[in-house]
Amino acid sequence: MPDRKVDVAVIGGGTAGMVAYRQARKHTESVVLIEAEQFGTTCARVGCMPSKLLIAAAESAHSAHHAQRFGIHAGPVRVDGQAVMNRVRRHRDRFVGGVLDAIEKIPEDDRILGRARFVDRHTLKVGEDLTVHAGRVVIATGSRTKVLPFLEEAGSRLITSDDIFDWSELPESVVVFGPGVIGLELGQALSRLGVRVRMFGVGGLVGPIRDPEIRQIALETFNQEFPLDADSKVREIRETERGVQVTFDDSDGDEATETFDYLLAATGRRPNVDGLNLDAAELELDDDGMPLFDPYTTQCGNSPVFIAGDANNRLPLLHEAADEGRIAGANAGRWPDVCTGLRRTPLTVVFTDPQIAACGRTLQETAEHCRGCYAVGSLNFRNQGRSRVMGKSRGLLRVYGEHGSGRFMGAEMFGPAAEHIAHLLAWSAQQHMSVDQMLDMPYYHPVIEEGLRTALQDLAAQLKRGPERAGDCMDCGPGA
Ligand SMILES: Cc1cc2nc3c(=O)[nH]c(=O)nc-3n(C[C@H](O)[C@H](O)[C@H](O)COP(=O)(O)OP(=O)(O)OC[C@H]3O[C@@H](n4cnc5c(N)ncnc54)[C@H](O)[C@@H]3O)c2cc1C
Ligand SMILES: NC(=O)c1ccc[n+]([C@@H]2O[C@H](COP(=O)([O-])OP(=O)(O)OC[C@H]3O[C@@H](n4cnc5c(N)ncnc54)[C@H](O)[C@@H]3O)[C@@H](O)[C@H]2O)c1
Repeated sequence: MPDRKVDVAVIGGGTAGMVAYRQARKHTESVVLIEAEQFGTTCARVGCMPSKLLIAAAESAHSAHHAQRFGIHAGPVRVDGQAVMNRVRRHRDRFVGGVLDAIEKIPEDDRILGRARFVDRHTLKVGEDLTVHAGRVVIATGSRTKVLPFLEEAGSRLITSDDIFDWSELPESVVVFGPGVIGLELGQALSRLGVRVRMFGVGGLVGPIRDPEIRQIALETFNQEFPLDADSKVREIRETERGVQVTFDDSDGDEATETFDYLLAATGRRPNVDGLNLDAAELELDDDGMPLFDPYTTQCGNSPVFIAGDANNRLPLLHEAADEGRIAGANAGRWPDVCTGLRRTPLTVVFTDPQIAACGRTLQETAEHCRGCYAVGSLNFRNQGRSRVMGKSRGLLRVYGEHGSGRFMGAEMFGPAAEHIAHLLAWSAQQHMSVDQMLDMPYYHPVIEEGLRTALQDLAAQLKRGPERAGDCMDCGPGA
């Protein structure tokens, strides 16, 4: 196969890579997109979309089970596992099909299938035969599940989130290691679909929650549905003929043993940079072997190499992957003119029920940024009108503001409609709004946003805004 010489090579045909390719093409026609396995993106194949399809089924089952409290009797609820998984796969395939249509629109000559690795900063080996010489390189290789060695004891019963969406039937039981975003979303969904679920974590962590009060209420709430030990002591994992046997300390501190069909490893993801032979690219690496890069330009040092999406391990979320792909592709395309791109207010949503959301600064970041001069407003959804109406009055919202400036800093929430409330809050944070300005906005009745208003009112009442400013300008002196 002859060598290829291009202006820009993008490694990884996922979300960040596709966006980077398109952006680079605005500046030069000489761009290739290299994909190791299959196009279609993690998001559509095994990520955001199939997980939300499974969750949608679980929500239906949960609503049916709990319809009685509204006086609705739908008869015995039966979950047809095959039908559930058929629907997940059918719609997943549609989403993947949509991505593949977009890939088909990329000229065939610009698409390369094969695993890339650096030979030097400007040279890539793709598979065994092809060499690509590139003026600039965008690394957009995504991430994969990090399977901790002790979980390997589960043998053939060990699964990752990648495996679940190809199931044709639901299992009887799953033990989940890692109550992070993936563990909580998939674990709760499986539990609501009738699968016996037990979840183990470490260090008391629950999802991305950093606010201890919210973490506590989330932990209590999840434990009403399935056992979740966020600070677990697991003594042994063993594959047996019947499944995977786990020995652990139960809530009373007694040793207990339970057997499950599968062990879901959800203990985090690792960026796919280990197989890239980064040393050859002469990039400056941190202690974990990750390239140092500027998040505003995605450039690695002063090199012609850019890194975007999960591969850089900074904010492994879909919208961040797209933003970083946009910045990386544009910079690689118009090299050497490297520009900073738009970075948005941090926003995270976990699609559990109640949902978890966070935006802006965390409690700890607020305390640090404001040097302790901050206040916290809160709202417990227990008595929130619309939430009660809908039978969803569980959870807590905590909003953070800065004394003096009165500025809104950030928020965390575990509660109803968190995906929507978090957007309002993130938009306010990005606009640098004060808590008073946020309270000047309209609030309809009866809506869950009224709960947000109550939390903001609570915050406003506590914020010390400093001495009142003079109403006129006499203190400026005449003629100023
Ligand atoms: C179960 C699950 C649920 C999720 N849900 C959400 C959600 O609800 N919301 C959200 O915002 N995010 C969610 N995410 C995260 C989101 O999916 C990722 O942040 C996003 O897909 C990352 O995109 P990417 O382009 O960086 O990587 P990918 O889409 O993974 O693309 C990377 C590509 O690079 C290829 N590649 C790797 N190495 C090489 C190589 N050496 N040479 C060539 N190609 C290579 C891979 O094969 C892959 O196709 C979820 C993730 C998972 C796993
Ligand atoms: N809704 C969403 O936006 C969404 C959904 C899924 C995934 N994602 C993205 O994917 C990323 C990866 O998700 P994830 O859930 O794999 O990682 P994570 O970092 O969110 O969670 C990993 C969890 O495993 C726990 N853990 C670590 N070691 C453990 C051990 N020995 N035993 C038990 N638990 C252990 C951690 O304490 C943590 O709770 C997320 O950070 C997120 O960016 C986003």
